[in-house]
Amino acid sequence: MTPFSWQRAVIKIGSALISPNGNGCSAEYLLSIAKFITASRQQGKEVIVVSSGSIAAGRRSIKAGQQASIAEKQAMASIGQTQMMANWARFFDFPCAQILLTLDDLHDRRRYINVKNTLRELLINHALPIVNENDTVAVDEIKVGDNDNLAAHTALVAQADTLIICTDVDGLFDADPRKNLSAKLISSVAMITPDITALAGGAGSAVGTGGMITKLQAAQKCCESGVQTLLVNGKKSEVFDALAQGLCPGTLFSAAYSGRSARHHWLSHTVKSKGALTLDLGAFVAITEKGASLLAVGITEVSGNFKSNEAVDVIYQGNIIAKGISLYSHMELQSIKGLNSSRIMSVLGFSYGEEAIHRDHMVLIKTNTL
Ligand SMILES: Nc1ncnc2c1ncn2[C@@H]1O[C@H](COP(=O)(O)OP(=O)(O)O)[C@@H](O)[C@H]1O
Ligand SMILES: N[C@@H](CCC(=O)OP(=O)(O)O)C(=O)O
Repeated sequence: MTPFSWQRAVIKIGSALISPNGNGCSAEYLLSIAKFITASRQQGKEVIVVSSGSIAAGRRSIKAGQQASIAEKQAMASIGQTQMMANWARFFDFPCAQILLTLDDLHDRRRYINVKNTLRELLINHALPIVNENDTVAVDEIKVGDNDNLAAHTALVAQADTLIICTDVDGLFDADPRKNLSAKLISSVAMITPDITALAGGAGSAVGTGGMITKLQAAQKCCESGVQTLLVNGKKSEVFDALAQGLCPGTLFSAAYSGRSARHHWLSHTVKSKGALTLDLGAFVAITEKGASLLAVGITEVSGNFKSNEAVDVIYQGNIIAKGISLYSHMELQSIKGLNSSRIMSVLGFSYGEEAIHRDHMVLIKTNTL
């Protein structure tokens, strides 16, 4: 088993552990997880839970066929969420705090900061934050879609050092262990390469979402941002004994070194671009070699439909080289692209500032293909 250490962890628990029969809530697997959480907190460590299972928990309370409609699932989630929270709360003598998120909450910088502040306040006050997607209101466009990726976003916003994903298999295998009985466990992964991604199959149970693919996506998001990720079998109580001793009994994805800021994480991994700005050579050199802000004069093309303060891709010769928050809307940039900053005021009748994207609100993505 690979040793590891941690101070603040997000622990993600999949539906198969909350609702092993795919229906209602069960305490069967939660006791050992709850004991681990309590013991870790007693040692001064901090824990945030991301719990799936609201849809499965509420399934039997809503009449639906085998293929439930979206509205039926949302109704299940609405009933199941309170049951799932109550199921957790009975294990603890400290408060459990419900946090329901959608992708919109993470994309909007102000809401993102609010989530971050709330989590911090809850941890300071020794409450246990329990996060889930807000399934009742989330439609596809505003959904994270699976709780593995939601847990990765949560780990980044909470500035955790570790993500522990508890699922119903021992870790990442070299093939789906449900389909291939001779599949072998991979105990450590230094980097998630395309060869590793190729090993991942879909969900293993009727209640699971995403399977191994979304777990690898989550691990990649985290590791790239300096958050180590563990994938373990939450059905086995001995797994939590090992974790308590600082040993990973499943797969440990090591964190790459990251000196990046929280804003950098948010820009690179969370916020979605609403458009794109194409640069001329001068702007490309200024951004990639001189650490400059992007000025309107270096923009040759504006595409998409974005408002002021929304994220855009920055493109040079067909490659995305950076991502940033545009001070101006797409309409405004259409009018001022190619112009010297001193002309912004006369063309628009107002000015938000000299830069189209300020350097502090921009992350470089890749320049090595050019
Ligand atoms: N290479 C692999 N290694 C391990 N499990 C895999 C692999 N490929 C696919 N799986 C499947 O992923 C499932 C876990 O994902 P999922 O059903 O979504 O669980 P959860 O509800 O915990 O998110 C396992 O039960 C397993 O069948
Ligand atoms: N938000 C959904 C769970 C979505 C999900 O990703 O489930 P899982 O693959 O079991 O972690 C629910 O509470 O039912």
